[in-house]
Amino acid sequence: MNEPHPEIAVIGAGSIGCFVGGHLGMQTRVRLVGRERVRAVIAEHGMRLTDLDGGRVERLPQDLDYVTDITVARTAELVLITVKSDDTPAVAQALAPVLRESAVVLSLQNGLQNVPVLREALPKCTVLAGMVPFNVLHRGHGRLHRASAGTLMAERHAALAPFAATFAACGLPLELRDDMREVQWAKLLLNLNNGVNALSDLPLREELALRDYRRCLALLQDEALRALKAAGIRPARLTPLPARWLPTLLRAPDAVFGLLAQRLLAIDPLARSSTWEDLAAGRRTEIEHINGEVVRLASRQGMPAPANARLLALVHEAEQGDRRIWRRSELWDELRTAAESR
Ligand SMILES: NC(=O)C1=CN([C@@H]2O[C@H](COP(=O)(O)OP(=O)(O)OC[C@H]3O[C@@H](n4cnc5c(N)ncnc54)[C@H](OP(=O)(O)O)[C@@H]3O)[C@@H](O)[C@H]2O)C=CC1
Ligand SMILES: CC(C)(CO)C(=O)C(=O)O
Repeated sequence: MNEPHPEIAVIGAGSIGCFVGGHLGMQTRVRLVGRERVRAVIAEHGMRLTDLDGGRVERLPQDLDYVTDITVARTAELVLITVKSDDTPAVAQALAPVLRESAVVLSLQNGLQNVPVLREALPKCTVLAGMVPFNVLHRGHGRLHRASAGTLMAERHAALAPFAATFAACGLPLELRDDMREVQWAKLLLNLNNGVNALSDLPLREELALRDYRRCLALLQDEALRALKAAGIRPARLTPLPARWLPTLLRAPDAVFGLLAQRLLAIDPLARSSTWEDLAAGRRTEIEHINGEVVRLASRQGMPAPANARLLALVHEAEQGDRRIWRRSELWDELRTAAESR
């Protein structure tokens, strides 16, 4: 067993990194590594971590260790990776000369390529996949709000055992899984809503309450589910209904969906997808790691995924400055036309 208070480093402390690291820091030493602009906010305001179940944790600036220098990770026993997926290669390269061989590296990112990229750059460390099911809303001034529910998941591995108690003690228990690839695909199926949400320019709850947007998501999921089936991948069950039934639920009329999908709709009224947040901040999104992953999987199976390809193109246009708002019927017509023209 490791000592009872393992040192943890969080690399890329933004919304997820500050929320998870801010909680873990109540139990053990946590070094948050990120950008100067975030460091300055935390140094001024500390952190207020809240959640939709009424939880509230206040962290004072002097109790937080936020730095911009990644080499502080050299003493960490557990390293959480919370950068956006496009930043993983750079972070992996920067960590390679820094980390101890015994370090456990846990990716808390969306997408499927982060763990392979980290494993290649850090062959001596134990690199494991994790999954964050909930949304974290960044409200400014160090305020981070868990805006939906769910339990953190991580790949079952003996090397994680010494850290499990720390996660549990701060109210973020890890559900250990033997099927992380299937979990990641199931999460990706849900993340297919990220681009729809970003283009709608609506909070998640309002967007998901509108059938035409849900039809868009159902179409994107249909293509992904077909490709997954052809590839022999069975997505894990993360929702009350199995993933393969979600498109049918999504296509239900608004009133029926509202009744049947209460758990899915248990989201803070202000929450939006991380893709929306990226576009709003003028950043590149992770869309290549979401819909792009579906397009590539389908293509490997010799299948088309035209609605995903179209959505991908629309989000790329938005990244390049074309921030038009896609009303529900417009987006539905656009994706349906793309799907029918193949
Ligand atoms: N936000 C959410 O609700 C959810 C997010 N996720 C996933 O979690 C991951 C993290 O997302 P999120 O927390 O929203 O992302 P954020 O953009 O809020 O945080 C990532 C931070 O890492 C910083 N960063 C990038 N490169 C480096 C580097 N080399 N060194 C130090 N810091 C760096 C970024 O700075 P800069 O912006 O300057 O690049 C940013 O501040 C993503 O994969 C996302 O899909 C999963 C579930 C929910
Ligand atoms: C939690 C969820 C699904 C919220 O949209 C997400 O993963 C994201 O925003 O990237």
